[in-house]
Parts: sequence; C-alpha cells; structure tokens
Amino acid sequence: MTESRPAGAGLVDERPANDRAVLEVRDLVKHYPVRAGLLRRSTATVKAVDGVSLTLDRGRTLGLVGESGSGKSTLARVLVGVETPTSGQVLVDGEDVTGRSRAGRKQLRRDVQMVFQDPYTSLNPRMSVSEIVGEPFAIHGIDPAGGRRAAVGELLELVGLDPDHANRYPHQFSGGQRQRVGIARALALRPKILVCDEPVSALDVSVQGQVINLLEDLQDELGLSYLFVAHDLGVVRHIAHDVAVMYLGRIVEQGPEADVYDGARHPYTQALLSAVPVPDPSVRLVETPISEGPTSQGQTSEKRPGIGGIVLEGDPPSPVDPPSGCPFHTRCWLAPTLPEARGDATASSADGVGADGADVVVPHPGLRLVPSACETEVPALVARGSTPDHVTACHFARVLAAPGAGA
Ligand SMILES: Nc1ncnc2c1ncn2[C@@H]1O[C@H](COP(=O)(O)OP(=O)(O)OP(=O)(O)O)[C@@H](O)[C@H]1O
Repeated sequence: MTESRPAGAGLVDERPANDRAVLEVRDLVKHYPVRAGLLRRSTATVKAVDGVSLTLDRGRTLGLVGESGSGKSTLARVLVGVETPTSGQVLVDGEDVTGRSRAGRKQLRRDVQMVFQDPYTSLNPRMSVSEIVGEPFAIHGIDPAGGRRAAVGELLELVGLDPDHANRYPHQFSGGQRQRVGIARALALRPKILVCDEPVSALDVSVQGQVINLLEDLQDELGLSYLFVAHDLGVVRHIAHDVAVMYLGRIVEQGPEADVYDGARHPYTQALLSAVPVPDPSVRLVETPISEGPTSQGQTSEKRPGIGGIVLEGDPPSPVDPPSGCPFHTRCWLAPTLPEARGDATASSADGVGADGADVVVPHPGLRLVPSACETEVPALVARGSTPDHVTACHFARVLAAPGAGA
C-alpha cells in the first residue's frame, strides 16, 4: 500500500512496481470540466477523483466503498480505460498503462475488464447471448483455438450457464443469469483483473449470494484479482480481502478487511460502519471523547454504543468546490468534540474579555468548531492502525479505536 501525495503533483513516479501488486494506482486524478453559458465555456471542474493511490494484490479482492458521488465509478471507468485520467499513473503488472496509444488502451481493456451493475441494461437486448459473449473476440480480432462458438460454450459453462442456451436473448434469462452472461463476456479475453461495479446491487438478495460465490470460485480457478465497488458494506466484507474507503474523490482509509471493519480509524469509515445492522448493537461499545470536556472525575472519554450511534448529517459537499483541508471536516462528527476544536470557546470568558484583558471573540452558538488542522491541512494517508498496511487519512485518527474493536 502506498502513501498519498498531493493530488495532481504531475511528476512521473519512478518508484519500482510492487511485486505483489497486479494493479497500482498512483496519485490518480480525474477532473471533468463543467460547461455553462451560451458558449459552453468551462467555468469550473468536478474533482471526481482527486489524487487516489491504491494497490490491488494479485489474486485478491479489494473492496471500494463510499457514499454515492464519492468517485468510485469514475475511478473504475479510468481503470478499465473507458476514461482517460487527468493525471496520475495506473500500472498493470508493473507496466504503466496510462496515456497509452489507442492500441495500448486496447491491450489495457484485455487485461482489465468490467462487470457492470445492471444486467438488465448492460446487455444489448437485440444480440443473442452467443453474440454478446463472443463480441470481445470480434472487437479484438481474436480467433480462439477451437473457434469462437466453442470458446463461447466454454465461457458459458465456466459461469454455470447451459451452452445450449447460447442462441437465446437476454430477456429469456433471469437477473442472476444475465449477470452470469456479463461475467462470461468479461472473461472472454482472459483478463488479469475484473473491475466489478456494484455487480450484485441490482439483484434479488437470494441471487446475490450465488453471484458472489461464482466470483469467488472463478477467482480461485483463474487466479483473478478483483476491484469490487459496492455500497453494501456487508457484501464487501464477505468478498473482499482488503478494503478502501473513498470520500469526495480521495481514499480516506485502506487496509486488510478485518483491520478496517474491526478497527476502523477514520471517522467517516466509522460512520459508514455504524449504519450496517449488527445482531446485537449493545455489545459494540466504543471509547468516545466526552463532548462537554472532562468530567468532575477527570474522565475525558466514555464507552458508548459505536454501532448505530453515528449519524452523518447532510450530503457530501460538491466535488466542484470541495472543502479545504480534510475533505470530511464539514461533516465530521469527531472534529467538534476534540479539545483542539474547543480552544477558542474555552478561552472565551462570559463577558468577552480574556484573562489578559484583551477582547476575545466569542464564537457564535451555531458555529461549528473544528481543529484548525482539519480546515487547513489535507491529512496524509499513513499507517495509524495496528498493521503497516492499514492506512488512514485523519489528523486525529489516533483518538479513536473502531466501533466494535473493543480497544
Ligand atoms: N462525465 C462526467 N462529467 C461531469 N461530472 C461527472 C461525470 N461523471 C461523474 N461525474 C461527477 O463526479 C462525481 C463522482 O461520480 P461517480 O459516479 O464516480 O461517484 P460514485 O461514488 O460512483 O457514485 P454512485 O455510487 O452513485 O455511482 C459526482 O459528483 C458526479 O456527478
């Protein structure tokens, strides 16, 4: 896992590729111009992906989670070569595939394939399953050994479909079967990596497990690596070996699945996890700073239910104008509770005169106080958990252990 550096640094990263990694993303930026007015002049940019660094290890699954609009799909589209990054690098098996020629991008599309969210809209209804699954051969001008028909039959068998149904059309299949068709198509060119963008969220819960099991079996059989994008943290926990949490175009926490789920350090990750139902929330207690300050016994924190206890207010800020400093500070539930955030308030006296006789600015009661570091400095993604692979971008991650971590 790599540490983040300032977004769009623009320098070519000469670090040697990581041997374990099949995919390395370094400082990836994808900004979209916002066009407005009669002349459609670009007035601003949507910072959809704003300096993402992450690593997908060979044969493993990296879950990518975050609220809607955090940039997950944009990142996925850049990784499969559908979008060109604004800056940054993507390495597949140690080879930089960013900014390649058209032919190079075609090679990238062979190595990195996508499984789409909605099997109802991602398959062309006018094409037979045989045509859909065999289309990548036609696009790439490949004649598989034994012929396309046989190759399509093998692919259908691989995903648990009857090759005799190859001449049927998508509407003749159930949702789960259509997603199997989408997976068969993604596997046609024997890719190294599958980018799965919400691959089960459009399916019935009963079918989701079957598709997840299929993906796991295929991973074992073919040695595939997955970037698995999903809203559902329960599904991600089930399938992912490692997890990355995205907020407003950046990775705010990443690490091995157990470290992130049982020892989350970032207040955003904790908030996401707190929304995941658990069988007995009362047993999940977390050490929480007491917002009113130390008690008369000098206690500065107490155990409170960590799961179900954090409510994130409002929607994420616009990626056109993200907050300064830590992108999460405007919604962070932790920041206002920190002593650093109350500095001004506690220095203020009731009559607005400080101890040295100088006027003191008494904060407006509705003012949201946060530590100045959160407002001014982008926190680096550094190891703050129990293992070096568990990294968090929060100035105050040290304050909190995770909900349910019991630490
Ligand atoms: N082609 C585009 N042009 C302009 N803005 C875009 C474009 N694609 C995405 N965005 C914006 O980039 C931001 C990130 O969008 P993205 O779809 O990547 O997020 P997401 O985390 O995948 O959300 P969801 O889970 O809802 O798909 C959003 O504000 C979105 O409106």
